[in-house]
Amino acid sequence: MSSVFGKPRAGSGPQSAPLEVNLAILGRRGAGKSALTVKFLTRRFISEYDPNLEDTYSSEEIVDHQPVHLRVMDTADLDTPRNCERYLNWAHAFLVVYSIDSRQSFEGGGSYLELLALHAKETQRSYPTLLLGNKLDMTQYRQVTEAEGAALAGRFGCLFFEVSACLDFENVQHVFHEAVREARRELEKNSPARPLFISEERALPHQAPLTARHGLASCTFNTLSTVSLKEMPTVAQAKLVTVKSSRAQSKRKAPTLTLLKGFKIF
Ligand SMILES: Nc1nc2c(ncn2[C@@H]2O[C@H](COP(=O)(O)OP(=O)(O)OP(=O)(O)O)[C@@H](O)[C@H]2O)c(=O)[nH]1
Repeated sequence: MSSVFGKPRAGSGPQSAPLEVNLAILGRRGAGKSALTVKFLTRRFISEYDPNLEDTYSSEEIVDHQPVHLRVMDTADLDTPRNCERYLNWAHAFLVVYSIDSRQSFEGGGSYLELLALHAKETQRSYPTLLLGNKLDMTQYRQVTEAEGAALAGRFGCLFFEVSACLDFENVQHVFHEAVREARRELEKNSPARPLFISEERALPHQAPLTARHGLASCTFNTLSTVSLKEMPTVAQAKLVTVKSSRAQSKRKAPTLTLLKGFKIF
């Protein structure tokens, strides 16, 4: 059973909680979703895996000097997208992975991009998506050119990178952080720019100017009446939910490295 959290709020400002970003990794079986996820979380490459496992991992990251609480869902669909709501309704951004040595996996990546485009159309929102051509260390077996990858990404308006879970950690970290940046931009775009206030008309005796008391220098007020302000309650509070994934069995007992128990790490 996988435990994931409800879609959280975007944090901002130095004293607020870290920004929370949910990232789902999609792609056909064998593309390297788990290997990339584990490489990002542990800096190590896994060579053995259980293809039936799906889980969500948490990591505290610093991206551009900003703390981010990142949750990564390493999905495990069978051959085509299934029960997609579990990630479509949860993720702020998506990594679609294919393997450069498999045309089938590239076509699978295309199906996921189509699914995401449809979801964006239905919900009238945009979901930051990165297309990743994985297994760059296998260029001698390449079946998909870099230009084809870039063209597919261009068709769906997403960023494109070729990476390898076997090679440098920095390149893998870079694409995860790019996904966070994209998600952050989108969250900031959709979150209110300033706190919301309810105004109440009420007579108050002799008070200091509002701008001075509340630090709202940029707000203008009706000078004919006295206004008192109440901060609105937070619109959405993150809610803990438990999601059972389709063919997933959690290998997680504790939230740190034991969650990787199912993998052999070398
Ligand atoms: N050479 C090479 N092998 C890789 C790379 N990434 C993954 N692999 C191997 O490819 C196989 C599949 O990797 P996984 O990470 O399990 O792929 P997945 O997309 O999670 O597949 P499912 O769990 O079946 O959905 C494994 O044998 C990995 O060791 C890579 O960058 N280079």
